[in-house]
Amino acid sequence: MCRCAVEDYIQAVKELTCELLEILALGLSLPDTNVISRLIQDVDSDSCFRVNHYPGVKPESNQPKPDQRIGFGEHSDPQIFTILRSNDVPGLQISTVDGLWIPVTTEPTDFCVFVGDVLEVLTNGRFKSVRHRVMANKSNRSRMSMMYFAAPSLNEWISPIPQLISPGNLRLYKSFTWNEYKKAAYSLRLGDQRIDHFKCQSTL
Ligand SMILES: O=C(O)CCC(=O)C(=O)O
Ligand SMILES: [Fe+2]
Repeated sequence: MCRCAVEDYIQAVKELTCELLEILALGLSLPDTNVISRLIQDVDSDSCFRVNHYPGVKPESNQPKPDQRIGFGEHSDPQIFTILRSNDVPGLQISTVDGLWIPVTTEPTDFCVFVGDVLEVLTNGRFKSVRHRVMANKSNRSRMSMMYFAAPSLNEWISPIPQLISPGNLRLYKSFTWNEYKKAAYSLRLGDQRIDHFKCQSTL
């Protein structure tokens, strides 16, 4: 992939993210539909792009059975939104609230969208960040995935959007900067419920 193609992809996926976030704000009846997308359009946005490679498993390999091998451990993405694309090699799974793992089958033309922890906080829990993991693939083909993680700027304050707080929907999360959340997230284990550390005392 040449640098230019990557830059074009990031720009296109950033625009897609902003459009989705504006539709989401509309769906929540927020008076300002750019209230979330603005965080990503910020010139200092901490959004990033990553490519993952999970090597195929050789049939004669004496490694644990692919079914039991974790390629990327269970976690939720700390950012606002993740836009993922991968080749057609399976492995990605998402967890239901009951802890059941559901395989996500992706085609190279599909976009998979994950709600991240910051979006859960901004929407005061109306949208839940999704726990996901990648199992080692069962074929001898490699899995390739690419993720765009949409994030605010490091010094942006994150707190539940006031219109989403009411006597019937009490405030669930404290205010923090994205930098504070990132530091906390990376000091905890990948699988920890990192968002729980930012819940208001009254909701614990
Ligand atoms: O590689 C994948 O399919 C998902 C990776 C992932 O969840 C992540 O990088 O946060
Ligand atoms: Fe992830």
